Amino acid sequence: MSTRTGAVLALSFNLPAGFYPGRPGSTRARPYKAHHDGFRGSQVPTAICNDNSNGGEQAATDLFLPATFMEDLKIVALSLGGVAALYLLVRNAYSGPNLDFIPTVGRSGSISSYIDAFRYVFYAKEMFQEGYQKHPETFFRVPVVDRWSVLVSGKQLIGDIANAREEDLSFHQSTNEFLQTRYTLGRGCERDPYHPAVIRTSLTRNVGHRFPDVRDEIVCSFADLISLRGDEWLAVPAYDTMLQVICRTSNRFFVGLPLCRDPDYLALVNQVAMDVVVKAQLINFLPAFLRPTLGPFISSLNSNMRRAERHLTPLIAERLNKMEELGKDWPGKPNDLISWLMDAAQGDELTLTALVQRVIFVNFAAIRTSTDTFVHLLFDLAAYPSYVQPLREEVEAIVNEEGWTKAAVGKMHKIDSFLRESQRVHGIGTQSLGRKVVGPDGFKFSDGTTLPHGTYLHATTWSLHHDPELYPDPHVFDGFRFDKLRQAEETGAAKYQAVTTSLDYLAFGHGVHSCPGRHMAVIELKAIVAHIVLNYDIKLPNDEGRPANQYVASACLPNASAKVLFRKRQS
Ligand code: HEM
Repeated sequence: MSTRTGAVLALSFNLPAGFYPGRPGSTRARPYKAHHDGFRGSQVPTAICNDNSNGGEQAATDLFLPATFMEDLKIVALSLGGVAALYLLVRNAYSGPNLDFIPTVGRSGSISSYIDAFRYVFYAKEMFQEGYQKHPETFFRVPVVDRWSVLVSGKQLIGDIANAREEDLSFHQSTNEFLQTRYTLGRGCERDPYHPAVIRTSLTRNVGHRFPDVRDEIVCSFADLISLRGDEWLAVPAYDTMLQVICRTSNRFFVGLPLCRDPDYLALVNQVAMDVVVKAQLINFLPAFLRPTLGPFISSLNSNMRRAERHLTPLIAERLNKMEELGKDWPGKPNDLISWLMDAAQGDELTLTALVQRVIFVNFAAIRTSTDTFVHLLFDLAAYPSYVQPLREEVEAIVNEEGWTKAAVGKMHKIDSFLRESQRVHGIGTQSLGRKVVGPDGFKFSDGTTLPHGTYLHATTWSLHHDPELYPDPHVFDGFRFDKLRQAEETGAAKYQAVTTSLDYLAFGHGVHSCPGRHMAVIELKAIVAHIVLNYDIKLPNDEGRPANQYVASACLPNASAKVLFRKRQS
């Protein structure tokens, strides 16, 4: 499935772009290999190309999906698309809160607005920017296919969203509706969102303790996936390769060895990401009363979970038994996501099936977001080579002094700045802080505006990140922008760190629901950058410019077919 097909299905996009399925040129468009041998080092292709050539390609190892499945899905999607457009036209003429008092970008008629709903699929960023400029520090609305979406700008109003209580502005309801969580990821994940707290506490606390594993997996996955000879350059498919590195590394932290290298498990984790978003959109097209009957048939929950159970049952069952025999803190208990989830799970959530679903759910939240972010960064690194040497010097100085630890990576301020700047300029979502008004009387903002019950809203992230009042020369990529600000600041320099969210910087959201996984993500991604600059020279094929982003609905996707040339570091 192409990005665009995925996006057309995901018109009501409400999540970070990493949740989007499918990218042109990604391995998922290729035929499935029955043996799922995706991550084997022996499969790393040997084609090497010379300087300035992109003739040699590293065939990406597999996270394949069946080609027939993809074809079937396209036909189903197109047929359903026609029927759905008609159905939605009728349905929406009669439903939804009255938002006529909010200025519109594009046409506001109940039928003519559909023209802009389709414009939104490919030009959402431009529509947001038009709204941001015409209606600064206030509200505007844009039509998406099945509803109006209200965009909010200005620090004061974004602050209102960030601090709102879940019972007034719900993150979970809007996410659960978008993902149709009950059918695609499981009822427990919908009913009891206890995992963000686990990520925020136990997982984050253990980023340092488990850093040696993360570092080891980075080293091993690069050695397996990018095999270089002499001083020759190798063209590496950036997206597919980094997806595998991040999937392995994150799962080394989540579930450990050997599962984090199991090709079928890794392929499954990635398949779930696609299945959930695509199937959720199909279910979203159905009238509510048909969802309980047809939802389970459309979703791949059962087959995906059966496959996940094959991998995770031995690990989880043993721990459930030990817990029953020896109590919660039995000696030798592994320090990983499964244990942290088991410590927090209550009642029905402390069962085999529920824990399997939760491990997959956390993977769903973690992998695509981190991969998309990292591939954007890799393109920046290859496109602006003058940054490589200072980054190298920083890594060498710190690692020579302290070795490879989380604290050492924490001190890599230049890499941190580079990551934050990459997320500012090429953040994976052009909007964030997706919420639904759930308070019965609507939600009253601090400027006195009340958005009615049932309204869907977001903050205008791309426009905020490119506002010259906040970021001088906002369209210039200045990799050390935040490091310079940090150095100029006598106190409070932490506000420029990649993990720090603020009303000016929404790449990880802000406030009550700001991304709980960002501490893990930032350390992991910085450690990967440090590994690359220390060990490789990189550049773009034929010195082409940075591969263009693909803006689809509110997602900013890195080009998934682009390659980056790697060779062993020469100097
Ligand atoms: C660079 C990588 C990542 C990016 C850009 C990212 C971005 C985001 C954003 C924008 C939100 C919504 C925040 C809001 O609406 O206020 C979010 C929420 C979330 N993220 Fe991340 N994320 C990343 C990595 C991760 C990782 C590694 C994990 C898990 C270990 C994770 C788990 C979650 C969860 C569970 C939520 C929902 C929070 C809640 O329910 O309160 N994310 N993320």
